[in-house]
Amino acid sequence: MGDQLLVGVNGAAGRMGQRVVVLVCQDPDLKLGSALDSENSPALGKDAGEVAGTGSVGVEIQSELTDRVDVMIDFSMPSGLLSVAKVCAERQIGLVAATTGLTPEQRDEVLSASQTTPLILAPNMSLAVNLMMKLVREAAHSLKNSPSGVDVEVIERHHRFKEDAPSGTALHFGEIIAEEMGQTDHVHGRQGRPGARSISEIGYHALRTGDNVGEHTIVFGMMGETIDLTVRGHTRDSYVYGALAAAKYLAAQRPGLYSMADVLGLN
Ligand SMILES: NC(=O)c1ccc[n+]([C@@H]2O[C@H](COP(=O)([O-])OP(=O)(O)OC[C@H]3O[C@@H](n4cnc5c(N)ncnc54)[C@H](O)[C@@H]3O)[C@@H](O)[C@H]2O)c1
Ligand SMILES: O=C(O)C1=N[C@H](C(=O)O)CCC1
Repeated sequence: MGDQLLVGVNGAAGRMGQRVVVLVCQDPDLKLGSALDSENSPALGKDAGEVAGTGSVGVEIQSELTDRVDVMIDFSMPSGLLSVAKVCAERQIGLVAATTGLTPEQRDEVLSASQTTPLILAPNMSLAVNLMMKLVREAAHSLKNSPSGVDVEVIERHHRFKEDAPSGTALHFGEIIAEEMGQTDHVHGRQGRPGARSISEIGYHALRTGDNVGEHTIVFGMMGETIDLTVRGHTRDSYVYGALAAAKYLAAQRPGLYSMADVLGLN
């Protein structure tokens, strides 16, 4: 069908990339145009659908973008995102950038692509998580002047294979909370005798167990009562559906930086 959006996937052989391949091929508005992975990947030259367990889709996994695509979805590694962002910026291909664990310098480099192409760079593509970001902002705003003081901690759980910690999503929750409440100290775990907790801290705790696809709990602890706000993923497809919505959204945009709140209508 001529009016299908041609989607490229970077990190196509990975846990997320495989699900993107499968769900792109199931979406009548989308067509898989390219599947990319690292030049060292054992999946190079293999059919992306075969690698993803859905049967042949006629697109081989390659290390460089040679085919035409309208939008690129990236779930890879920081080095992979940097490379594909450069290509997308040069060729004005919309980019849905989902990779986490970027340094501030890497993040700035990816963001610079938005000067020439539509870009979303978001640590979490899920509808539930992005709605939770709104709820957490509201809770933080409402509690910031609480007379007893409020201790905020972020607990996240992910699978044993995850390489970055804390999750990009946990860090983003921390940014939202600090914007509203003004904490200045981001504390990653505690041990020994760190002393009494300061109200200026946000604590982060990263659990890595089994095949957990992602859970975040924000704890607002006060004197006499506690609020826990929790969001749990059941499958990786929750992230992929958001990424596909983002790809469709970007296809209709001018160059610039857009957010998942824009895509999901949460503004
Ligand atoms: N934003 C979100 O909603 C969201 C959701 C899930 C995961 N993630 C992030 O997506 C990333 C990937 O997660 P995963 O679980 O699929 O990891 P994974 O390790 O299973 O897959 C990563 C893939 O990227 C490939 N890769 C490595 N270097 C590359 C390069 N230079 N160019 C192209 N491909 C390269 C790897 O070979 C691998 O196939 C992580 O950063 C993770 O935190 C984001
Ligand atoms: O599985 C992962 O890795 C995930 N990473 C993202 C993060 O770091 O926030 C989002 C959830 C899944």
